Amino acid sequence: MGGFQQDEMTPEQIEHEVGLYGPFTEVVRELVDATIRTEVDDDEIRAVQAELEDIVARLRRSQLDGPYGVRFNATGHGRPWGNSVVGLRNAIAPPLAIERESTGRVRCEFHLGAAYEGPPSLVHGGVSALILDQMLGEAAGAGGRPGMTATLTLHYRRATPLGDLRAEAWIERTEGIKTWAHGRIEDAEGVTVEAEGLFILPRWARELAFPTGDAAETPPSYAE
Ligand SMILES: CCCCCCCCCCCCCC(=O)SCCNC(=O)CCNC(=O)[C@H](O)C(C)(C)COP(=O)(O)OP(=O)(O)OC[C@H]1O[C@@H](n2cnc3c(N)ncnc32)[C@H](O)[C@@H]1OP(=O)(O)O
Repeated sequence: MGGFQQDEMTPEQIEHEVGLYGPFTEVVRELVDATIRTEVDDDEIRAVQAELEDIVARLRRSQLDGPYGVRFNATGHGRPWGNSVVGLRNAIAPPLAIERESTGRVRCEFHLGAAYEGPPSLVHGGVSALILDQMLGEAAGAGGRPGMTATLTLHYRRATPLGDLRAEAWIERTEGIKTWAHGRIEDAEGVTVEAEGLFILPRWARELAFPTGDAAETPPSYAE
């Protein structure tokens, strides 16, 4: 599978890019929110559109051939900067800044504004699924058992309001290449959505990581 790339970025270069692209992407997020909520007149919309078309043309002068992928430097520092949930360079990502523990427990606090609306003033159910898919996958990875989502089941307990939210996820159990993770989203009043998912290390990755097949024979045991 393509998309995982190693490069020679130094910590200083990474810090520079974080300082450059972080604020840049944040302005684009602001643009999305402002686009949804603006009430300026028709002429102003047309004028801003023309300026934005110029800006897009300037950025298109030099572009990657495809998506950003996930890049690693020599020390293993990963940069999933195009990721739709955590990507530093993805204005669609809220983004989530996830704290990870080696036990596989992960948590984050985040804010979802107008761009994530489904029912009026409420988070779109697909957005909750997007966030929990990432959180559960991050839990599996943080616990040393990364994998692709094989199944994801959501329980929408209560409507999730737009605004300040938190999420957490953890590894429930593992069996060789399979990791079951659970997680939830909460608002100030408590749980709104719960999720359980199965994450499987795909064949192409197992052949790279465990050429002798040890993953299936000696699973680690993480439990809540
Ligand atoms: C390194 C990986 C990426 C790291 C990402 C960083 C994390 C960041 C967070 C990202 C978070 C976002 C994450 C995303 O958004 S990931 C994007 C959404 N997910 C996908 O696109 C996954 C697409 N499917 C696949 O890649 C493969 O089919 C998977 C990986 C699922 C299986 O793989 P593979 O084809 O190689 O497996 P196998 O055929 O050798 O079977 C092996 C075993 O697995 C069992 N089985 C198979 N499929 C299923 C199923 N659907 N339900 C239940 N069980 C299933 C099968 O019965 C067998 O069991 P057993 O008979 O041995 O008992």
